[in-house]
Amino acid sequence: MAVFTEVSKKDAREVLRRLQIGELVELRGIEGGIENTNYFLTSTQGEFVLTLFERLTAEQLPFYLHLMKHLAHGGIPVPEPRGDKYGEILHTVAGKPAAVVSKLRGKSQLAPEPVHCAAVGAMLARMHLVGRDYDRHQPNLRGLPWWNETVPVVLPHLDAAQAALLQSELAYQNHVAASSTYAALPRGPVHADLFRDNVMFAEDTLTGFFDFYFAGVDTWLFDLAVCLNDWCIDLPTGAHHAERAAAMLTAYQSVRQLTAAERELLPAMLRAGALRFWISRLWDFYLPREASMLKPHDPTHFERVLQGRIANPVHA
Ligand SMILES: Nc1ncnc2c1ncn2[C@@H]1O[C@H](COP(=O)(O)OP(=O)(O)OP(=O)(O)O)[C@@H](O)[C@H]1O
Ligand SMILES: N[C@@H](CCO)C(=O)O
Repeated sequence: MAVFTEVSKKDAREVLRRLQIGELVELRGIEGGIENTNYFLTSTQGEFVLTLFERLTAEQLPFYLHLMKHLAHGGIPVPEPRGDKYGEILHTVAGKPAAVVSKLRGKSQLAPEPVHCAAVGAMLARMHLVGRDYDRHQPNLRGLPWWNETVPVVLPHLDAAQAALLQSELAYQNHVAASSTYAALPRGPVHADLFRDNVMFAEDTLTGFFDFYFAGVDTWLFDLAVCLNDWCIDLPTGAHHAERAAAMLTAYQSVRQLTAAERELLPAMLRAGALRFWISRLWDFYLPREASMLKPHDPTHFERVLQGRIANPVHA
């Protein structure tokens, strides 16, 4: 389970006291998740999620936490970080940087239908628009520079065909990123990891986006591509699901029309989205952190998605 750092009841009581959000009722480690330590923290005043950040630093975290606050205030359903009496939303628990956020109701929809894809598409577009006047800046830390750094690290673990695909796709993405069409893409704060397990639904109503800790300033199209690559893909085969994708794209565009540059680069960004998660999954798989990560995600899934995106480009 994703408890890399143990939090004691004493630690929990202390953080509740600092935030003045009631007395401890229950502290329960959350299974699932591979990045951070997460606990459900129930107090006499409500239910919260306590996250201890295992890789992100205290310098990087304000961008994510203030973004969540900004989006929540703009009407996007996201967990809202709780502040202490000085308004500070980044805390220290068990020696790690930590945050306490509101718990979203609902559960993940792991077998999405077009109706769920449409809800995600529309909310994603609303989130992009609300993010326009967010005034902090941090790049997507899992963007092109990280791909260029990480590919040489994972290459020795791959067979010749995989290595050739990875290198040629990386070269293609460097080429795309240098183009004037790419420079014309609208950008702003994006979630960048909005998979099925990072959205809550109650019945068929979307109740929240969460896990913003891969967010950063990047193209809106990349964010949409990451969503299409998870919500609108058949997981066993990695094949594109046209009906779900049409629902997501139509709903996104009912809030914000794609520009000409975005329509042109959608096939390239679908490839970029697949490449990004193929690389991170290879990295997690072959270079795991000590003993902690019990269940790395399958890298070959995104190798298949990438092959599909190259062989069968999808247009908006
Ligand atoms: N604000 C929240 N409200 C309700 N449940 C939450 C919230 N934050 C996290 N969870 C629960 O905790 C689980 C793990 O959280 P999360 O996905 O953020 O972990 P992670 O290790 O940071 O992520 P990942 O492996 O997806 O990068 C989620 O699947 C969800 O069930
Ligand atoms: N969504 C990522 C995990 C990191 O959040 C993946 O499926 O590889």
